[in-house]
Amino acid sequence: MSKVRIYQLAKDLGVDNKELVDTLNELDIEAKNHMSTITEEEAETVKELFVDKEPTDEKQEDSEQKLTVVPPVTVGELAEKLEIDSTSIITKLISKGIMASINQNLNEQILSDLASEFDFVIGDESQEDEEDSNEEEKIIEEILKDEPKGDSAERAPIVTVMGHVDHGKTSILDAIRETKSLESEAGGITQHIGASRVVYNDNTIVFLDTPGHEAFTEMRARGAHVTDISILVVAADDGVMPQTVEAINHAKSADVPIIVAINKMDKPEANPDRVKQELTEHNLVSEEWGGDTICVPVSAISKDGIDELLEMVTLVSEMNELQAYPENTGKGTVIEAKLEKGRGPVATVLVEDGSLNVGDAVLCGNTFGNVRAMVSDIGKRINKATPVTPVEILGLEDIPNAGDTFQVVPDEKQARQIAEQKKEKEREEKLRKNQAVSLDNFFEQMQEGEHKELNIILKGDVRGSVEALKESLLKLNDNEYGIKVKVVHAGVGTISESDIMLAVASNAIIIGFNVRPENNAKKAAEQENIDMRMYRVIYEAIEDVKAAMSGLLDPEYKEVVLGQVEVRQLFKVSRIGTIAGCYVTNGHVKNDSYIRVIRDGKVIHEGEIRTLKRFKEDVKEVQQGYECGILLEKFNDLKEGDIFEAYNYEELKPKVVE
Ligand SMILES: Nc1nc2c(ncn2[C@@H]2O[C@H](COP(=O)(O)OP(=O)(O)OP(=O)(O)O)[C@@H](O)[C@H]2O)c(=O)[nH]1
Repeated sequence: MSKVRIYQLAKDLGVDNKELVDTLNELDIEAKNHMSTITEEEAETVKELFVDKEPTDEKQEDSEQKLTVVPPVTVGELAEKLEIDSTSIITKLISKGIMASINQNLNEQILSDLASEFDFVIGDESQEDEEDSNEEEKIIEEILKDEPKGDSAERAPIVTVMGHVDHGKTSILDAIRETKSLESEAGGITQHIGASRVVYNDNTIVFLDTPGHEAFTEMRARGAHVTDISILVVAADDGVMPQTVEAINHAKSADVPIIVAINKMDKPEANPDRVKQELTEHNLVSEEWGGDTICVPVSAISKDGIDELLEMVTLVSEMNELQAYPENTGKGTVIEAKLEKGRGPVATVLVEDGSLNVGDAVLCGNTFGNVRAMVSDIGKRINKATPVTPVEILGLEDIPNAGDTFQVVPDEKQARQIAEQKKEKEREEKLRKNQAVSLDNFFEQMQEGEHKELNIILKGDVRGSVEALKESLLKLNDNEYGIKVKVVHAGVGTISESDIMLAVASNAIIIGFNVRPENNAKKAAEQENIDMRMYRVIYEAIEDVKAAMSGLLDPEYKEVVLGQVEVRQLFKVSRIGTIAGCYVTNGHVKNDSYIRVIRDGKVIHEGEIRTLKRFKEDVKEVQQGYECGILLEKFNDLKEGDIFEAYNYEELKPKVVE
């Protein structure tokens, strides 16, 4: 006889999982939790019981006198509006089975549930407001209109150095700066302001000072396309390593040309041919081997090859015909920003087009100001910065973010107005539109014409499985929906923050196979709304992606991690098994949680808890900071230091039973 999952039945009946499990237990039908199954016959019995219990909900709302809340709104904003503490909203939501943070956007269904609890009505923006804001938008558009003025001129390329740790990124940057920096010519001393200029054969090249694809992608994630060329450093004695591959994929996903610097050529064990061979596996075929990837052997120590490297940078830059309009009003990107004692907010910006002058009013990300002073990368006070000049600017009201754009506007008053409106608009847009793609919303967004391509970042425990999964995913390209599946990056190892940034920058989802995200990656994914899915079976991952493409993915349930538990001691008890003496390091664990056993970042088992004890007592739940004993269902192969990740399934759009 076929079986029925309890959560499915609960959904069909419109009751919550716990209520159904309790009822089943009252009826003596064994049901451990909502993931358990029962027979169809048992399901029928329960159905009959619930048919008469349907809640009738006919509340008449008196909308007069009540506070009106206009969506989109977050938990925090709602609390502020209602003048109550946000924890009371969060607690209410938890009681309804919704885990929400203070920054969580409340969808209309949840909002309408809360409306009856907290006595407010949901309003609509009035027509009038809309017309007003349309008018304002037109004015902003007019001000920000980007019409080139005067003649165009060639501009310097902006270069980022990337590569695996210790392959010599910083050494190469230093070698370049030492020999070619502007300071000798201009009599200044190089300041580390985030970017620096060097001159090679009368050509200026701008280098971003922070090497690495992480910084590059973080800026991209904020919408900045601030790199024209990337130098990929690969140590000749070490070859292509995991972060080399990451860097390649980060650069490719941004469409930035790559020049390979094969470094440490002075070392006796240097083997440039091996490097070239390994690069071919990532579709970078060197020119000598018939491809179009420029590879330059260099040594940051002896400085051999540095000139050739710069020569190649200027060649690639010429080929790309980088242009700017010096007579335009200035615009560009913020490279870094900080608050300095006595100087106020200081931002290093890269003037990419037009000119920036002392006294200009600027709009900079969500802040604004009047440029009070400018200092160049060689520590000189300057009054005018043309493309492409890195300058520190003083005079902003607040600290912008790296990756924000800046733009000169007619006056400070307008700058303030626009900054405020931009802030509001961005906030609304972020809330209104779930910007990040997810398997749940992919089909919907695709139908709205937003996506024809599903970008995926793939991380796995071993190379073999990553390759297998990648291949299977790419096979989905022959589908009847006309959707392209693109694996933006595939790599071995845990999911890191830089994977999340790449997902933001390339609008990708992340699939983890037998790996878990690092803690900071988990936080970043939550903040950025990135869909991360973990699998232990390739087939399931493929099925989910397929289902998402056809719009058949069941979006009703999602996994919710409850907490982490560290195994500190093991007690082998004959005929029972291995009891793990544990400590809850984070969150909490419940006796009906599912447990994922993680060892060295890899998932080695997934299953249920048989017993959860505090001292000798069976308990339902143990909170962070407490010890407990856990016996897993049918799994005893534990080691001290293993991490248990406790999780459950939660309804995404839970039905609220009053
Ligand atoms: N022999 C030799 N050693 C080099 C060369 N370039 C760098 N190194 C050495 O390699 C080590 C790492 O160099 P870094 O420049 O710090 O490497 P990196 O890629 O910037 O490293 P992270 O910033 O940690 O990612 C240092 O000990 C350098 O002295 C080179 O051309 N030849």
